[in-house]
Amino acid sequence: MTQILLKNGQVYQERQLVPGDLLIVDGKIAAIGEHLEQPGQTVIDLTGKVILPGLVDVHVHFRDPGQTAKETVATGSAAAAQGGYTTVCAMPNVTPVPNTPVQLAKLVQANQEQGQVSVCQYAPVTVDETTEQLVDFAGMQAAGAIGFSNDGVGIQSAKTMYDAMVGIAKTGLPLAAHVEDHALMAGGVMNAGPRAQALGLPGAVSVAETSQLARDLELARVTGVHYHVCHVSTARSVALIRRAKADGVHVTAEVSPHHLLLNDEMIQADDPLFKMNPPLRSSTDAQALLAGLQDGTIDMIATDHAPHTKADKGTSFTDGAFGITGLETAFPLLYTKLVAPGTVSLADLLDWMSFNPSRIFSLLTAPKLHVGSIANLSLWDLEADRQLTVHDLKSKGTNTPFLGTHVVAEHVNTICAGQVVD
Ligand SMILES: NC(=O)N[C@@H](CC(=O)O)C(=O)O
Ligand SMILES: [Zn+2]
Ligand SMILES: [Zn+2]
Repeated sequence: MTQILLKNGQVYQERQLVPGDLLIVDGKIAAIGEHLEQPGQTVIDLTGKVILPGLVDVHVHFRDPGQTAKETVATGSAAAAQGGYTTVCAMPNVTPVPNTPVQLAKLVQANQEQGQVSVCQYAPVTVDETTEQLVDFAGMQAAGAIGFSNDGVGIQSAKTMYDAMVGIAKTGLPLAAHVEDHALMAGGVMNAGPRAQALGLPGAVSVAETSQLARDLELARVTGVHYHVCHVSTARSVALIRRAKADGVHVTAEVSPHHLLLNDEMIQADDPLFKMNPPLRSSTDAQALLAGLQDGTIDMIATDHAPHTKADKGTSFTDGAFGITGLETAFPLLYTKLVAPGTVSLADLLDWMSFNPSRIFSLLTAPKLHVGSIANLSLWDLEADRQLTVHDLKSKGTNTPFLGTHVVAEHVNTICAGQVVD
């Protein structure tokens, strides 16, 4: 029997922090209360610290197999643990793409063996993500896929998307869509607008996202699939999703920390650390994304953790790869920028970063802190006064524009199924 007693913390209970102890026995929460004692246990003193549910991220890239110089399941899941995440969902844009149930089952097994936290796996929608040939949806589900996505590429043909939705609807799993019309993107590397013009960089128009989103929402309405929108970036996308939800479409959506906290006016120079898909939009867009979370149009926050080597990230917007990392920095940043100033409550942030993704993706992570549930916990100091540095990063990727940012949240430990994983 393994026992861990978390003493003198503040435990997240019924949307509040309540002073107390939490006892873990054999991977499960055995008791929550004041002055708990248990002979022979490991004690972690959490005076001045908080015990929160483990965070859940439905959108990460672990590059394993195929690009393990950027990340592996081991390093990516270590980054997740450092960020307080106990469950993450890995996108299938690895090399080779897991096109068959047999390949997917291997990935699922590797995730289980090498993951420090629970690493769930998406299957692709089409073979290699780039073709129009649908994968075996039922087979992928049986092999352990938690959803389907061609993230990184998107699905350009309406017919392919329609057929995919009809097939995926039968599984009940979500179809997570990277909505970007390639032709309308026209090689853009940052948001089209005054800032792109000032920097002399090719702009990517918002309508590349919204036109494909509008198409998909109508296809989702007709097919009844669970359609999940990845990394929503524009105010107009929020409006389209809001209307579709009111129409009864089974649509859910995520937003990334960077689209909430940054905007294109903050891009001071031709710096590829600000380069990602979709691009950082205007401050008006960022405000609409937060409003979308607050009124329930956007359901959750997902990092889109996208590690790259220094060589691949390049030195400019023109030669650098798209994507930034996010697992280690998401909670400290969002707590600092949104909760500490009183803009949103801790309870709302935890809904967006833990409870909603877990429930909506049926991840069975039981993140509610109840006696009898799996001990998936993140332990934090919420009164720190520090800057994010490279020492906070466990990922192989250091491609984040947030290093040097002041934060008040500092990671203490992450407990995954009752095990202290870092
Ligand atoms: N977000 C990115 O800019 N890049 C992602 C792909 C993706 O999320 O579309 C990647 O895999 O690097
Ligand atoms: Zn994407
Ligand atoms: Zn992605």
